[in-house]
Amino acid sequence: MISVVGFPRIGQNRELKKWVESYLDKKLSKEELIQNSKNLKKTHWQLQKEYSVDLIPSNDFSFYDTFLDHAMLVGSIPEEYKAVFSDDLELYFALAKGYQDQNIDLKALPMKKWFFTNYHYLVPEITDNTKFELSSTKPFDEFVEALSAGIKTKPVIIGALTFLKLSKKSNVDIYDKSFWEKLLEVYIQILKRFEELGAEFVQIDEPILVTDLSTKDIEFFDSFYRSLLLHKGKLKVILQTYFGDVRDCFEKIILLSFDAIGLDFVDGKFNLELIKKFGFPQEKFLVAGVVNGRNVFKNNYKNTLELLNMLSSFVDKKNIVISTSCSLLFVPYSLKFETNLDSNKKKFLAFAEEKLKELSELKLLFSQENFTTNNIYFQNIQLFEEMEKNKLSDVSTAVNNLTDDDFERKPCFEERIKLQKEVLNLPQLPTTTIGSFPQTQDVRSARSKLKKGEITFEEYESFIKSKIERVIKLQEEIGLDVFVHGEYERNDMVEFFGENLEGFLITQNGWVQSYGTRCVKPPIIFSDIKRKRPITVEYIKYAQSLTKKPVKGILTGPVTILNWSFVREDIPLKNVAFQLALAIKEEVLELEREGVKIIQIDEAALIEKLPLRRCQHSEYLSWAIKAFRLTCSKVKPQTQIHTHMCYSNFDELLDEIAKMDVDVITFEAAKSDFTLLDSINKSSLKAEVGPGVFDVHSPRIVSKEEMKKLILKMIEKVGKDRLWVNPDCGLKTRKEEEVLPTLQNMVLAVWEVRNNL
Ligand code: MET
Ligand SMILES: [Zn+2]
Repeated sequence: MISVVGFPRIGQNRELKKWVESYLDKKLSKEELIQNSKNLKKTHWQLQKEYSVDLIPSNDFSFYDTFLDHAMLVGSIPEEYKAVFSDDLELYFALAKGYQDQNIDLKALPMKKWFFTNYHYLVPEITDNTKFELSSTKPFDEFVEALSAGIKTKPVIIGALTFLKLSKKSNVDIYDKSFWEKLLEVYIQILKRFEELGAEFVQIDEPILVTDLSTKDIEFFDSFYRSLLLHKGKLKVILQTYFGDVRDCFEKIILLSFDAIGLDFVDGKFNLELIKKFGFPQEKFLVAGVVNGRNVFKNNYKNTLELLNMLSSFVDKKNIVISTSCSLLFVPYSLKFETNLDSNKKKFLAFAEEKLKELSELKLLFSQENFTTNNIYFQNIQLFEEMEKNKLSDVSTAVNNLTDDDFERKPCFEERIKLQKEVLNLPQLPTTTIGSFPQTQDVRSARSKLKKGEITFEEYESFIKSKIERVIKLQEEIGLDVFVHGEYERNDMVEFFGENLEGFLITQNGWVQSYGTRCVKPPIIFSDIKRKRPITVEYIKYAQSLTKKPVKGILTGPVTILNWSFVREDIPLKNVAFQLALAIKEEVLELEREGVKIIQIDEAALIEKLPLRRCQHSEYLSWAIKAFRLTCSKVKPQTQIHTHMCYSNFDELLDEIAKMDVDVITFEAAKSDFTLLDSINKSSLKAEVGPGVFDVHSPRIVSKEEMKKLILKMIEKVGKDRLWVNPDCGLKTRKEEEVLPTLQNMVLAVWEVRNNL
């Protein structure tokens, strides 16, 4: 059999994004949105059927986020939201994006990164008031939809442990049986309903099992599922894990009466060892995740068939299900739109649709005794031989010649910050933004005209300059202290650098969902990386020429470029990171030579890719932090180095972040109850800090009073001398009418606070 853990839902041309956005702008009715989405889902199911996928997922679709869908399903939604909306979809989007009218002001749920991916999920809150009850019909409706299209799907739901652990909890002990019994009831009802509807398989996703588990977690898992599985009736229940290995609980989970266990053999190489050591129950299916759901390179059939054959000495061959390693949500839809990619490079790639083909080819080969004589197999072998021949120069000479001194910034922070204060002469609580300003329609249309050749590069440049002039003026009017140039030249903070550095492939339509309706188009790192020319210098210089206030030079850091690109699997990440770092370093030094006094090197994704298991942290951090340090170790002490980080759990990592040795760090914090500020106090971090005072992902206009309160609280926690005031991330996804008033309120709030210092 073949299984797909999940399929991209945004549509091959990001149709869903456009529909949801028009619905939110009141340009598309609820009925139209629902009907369009039904058609889209059907297309995706049918496509999978064409490639003879046996276990086709449903309920992997979502208007915004499947974690929020699940919170709605089990009824874990705050009462104050429920009270306001009679319409479920309005309630749903209020939770996703916040809601404001004359009388009501509701915040959006906070967002966090989904494990080590760049997908963000919405974080529900579970309190002692949460009453779990079956509260939506979405998964059942989707199952019936597919059924009426002639496809019996495998519904996917998020498992209880993953749901509870990734939600925010207040005043509850999730391990207390009297607390979770209610949730168990809901899961029982869900299974019953699927059985009634005639489902054969149900997939329960428990990716949390690949993280470090406590005894309590394992005990909870064991008793919860022991009880739940008593009610599975005729259903076959798949326990699906992904993103790593299940070393902490393998022995336990194989004893439970799941009918199938899904293991990731791409990110969880150790799963094979677990099977070798403990065996695998004869009566169960093994859903073998062998086709990488997180990268765009072709599958190596030789390696995969070796693995499958190895597995077949522990598991009956007919019980081995060939599967994606995780949902295909993390790769673009199809290569068929990539008409501009060099065919010599394109042949090494596989997006979601091509991965469906790989699954069916692997199934065929696995069923044949003499697969090595099959032409499909032979061609794949040849391809990988060719890939091997044009391998990157494993460690390029420059990387090879690095010494300890290349990673060391001198003098120490205390001496640097003194010099910087003299040069910059900023007021207390300096105000700034993170870099990007709203990417208005005119910016997007100019970029698309440039792409189509309808305007010249000179015309495009002069348009960008006019946007810079305007944003400088806006910042003057608002009264900010440290300016930005607005990042109008960047389609995306990573893709832009990919386009301007040598070594990357840029796709036309390689969109991947990042959160809600937001998609990114990660570039593909294919060969050695070099800086061909200055990348940002002209824009920053121009912005600085228009004002006396300091303008920050803003660059994307090497680890973030690496983590938000697709990277070849045959060279160590560390080497690619150092190559990127050397390229960014050249840009940093050129900005400095041009008189830029503050340089911000964004590392939004440095923490995101932290390995899920603690025992692997130090290896990753050691090279990731070194790569960052390499970019700015040789700047003058007077040049102030900032970094920006967002949407991860930093609390326990501050001592590591301190090793980046920056002068100022801005990050997301307002939504996480300031635990981060307490952690900062306890950590060895010396840098000045700018915890975001408003959530840029919500269109909500934040009042001066609300921010003033926050700022006072922040001063209480970290003191007035090391505090910056700024939003929690870039403003590019917002509309000007949303952010300009909020920025104005932010500055006014700071002025009032300053007056009373
Ligand atoms: C996701 S972090 C974004 C940082 C970038 N400088 C911006 O303002 O958009
Ligand atoms: Zn950010």
